[in-house]
Amino acid sequence: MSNASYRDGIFSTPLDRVARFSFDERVVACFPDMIRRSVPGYGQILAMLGPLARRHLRHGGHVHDLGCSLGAAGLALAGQLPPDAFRYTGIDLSPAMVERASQTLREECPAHDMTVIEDDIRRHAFEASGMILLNFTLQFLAPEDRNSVIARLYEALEPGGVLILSEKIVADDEQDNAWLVERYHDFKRANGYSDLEISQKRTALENVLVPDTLAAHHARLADAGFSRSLTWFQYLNFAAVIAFKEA
Ligand SMILES: Nc1ncnc2c1ncn2[C@@H]1O[C@H](C[S@+](CC[C@H]([NH3+])C(=O)[O-])CC(=O)[O-])[C@@H](O)[C@H]1O
Ligand SMILES: O=C(O)C(=O)Cc1ccccc1
Repeated sequence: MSNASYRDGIFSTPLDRVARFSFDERVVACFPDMIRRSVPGYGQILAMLGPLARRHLRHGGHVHDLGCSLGAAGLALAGQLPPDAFRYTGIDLSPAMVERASQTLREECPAHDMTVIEDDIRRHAFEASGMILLNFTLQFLAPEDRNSVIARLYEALEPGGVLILSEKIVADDEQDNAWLVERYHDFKRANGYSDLEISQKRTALENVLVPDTLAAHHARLADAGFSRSLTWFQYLNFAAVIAFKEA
């Protein structure tokens, strides 16, 4: 497959029937543009992964990136840390994503130890890990699958390990939530999306991307055994959390 990247125009023309959003070839072809224009703070979150690994990952530790898409988190880490600092395994369910992520990481960071595997994180047998990334992936799992995945990640983490969880969130208060969603749509408009694109994408994501509250995330992490979790980043209705497994 070619490594070319295109501008996201998937929802730009009126569709008779808006299909459920899926990570197919068309999305893969414009994914870097889509995620940067659609996720407030995406670049800032990736830019912090190196510093977080420097602080919390032992030298040569194993990083798992679940729902790695095109491997952007792996690329960010490889750009910030030397090859002997870490080993990276990305896992994604979409064959189109995995094919392209493998090619990109092979070409862009040949000196680093980077692997990409096609698998379902609801079933994957995780190896021991020092740092697990769930960057905008848990939100795509059915709500009933989320507790068991987080519990298994806790088990896979070594003592002293960390989970970095980034998600679209919903506010507890209905009025606050409506305000955040309106400002999020302003953010998308400012990034060149039309009202039609915003509304058709919203339809496509219904029942596909189901956000939790920050309180629900922290409660789930505590239930799974994490001794501490805190929100270290929020931009509108998008947030990033770090959860610590006791050393
Ligand atoms: N059960 C599953 N198992 C494995 N992968 C899955 C599953 N369900 C969905 N995915 C994968 O999770 C990814 C979510 S995108 C992550 C961005 C990336 N982390 C980034 O830092 O650029 C987020 C977004 O597009 O908003 C897609 O590649 C899916 O194929
Ligand atoms: O675009 C949206 O409306 C989102 O909520 C974020 C997003 C980004 C990329 C794929 C799916 C959802």
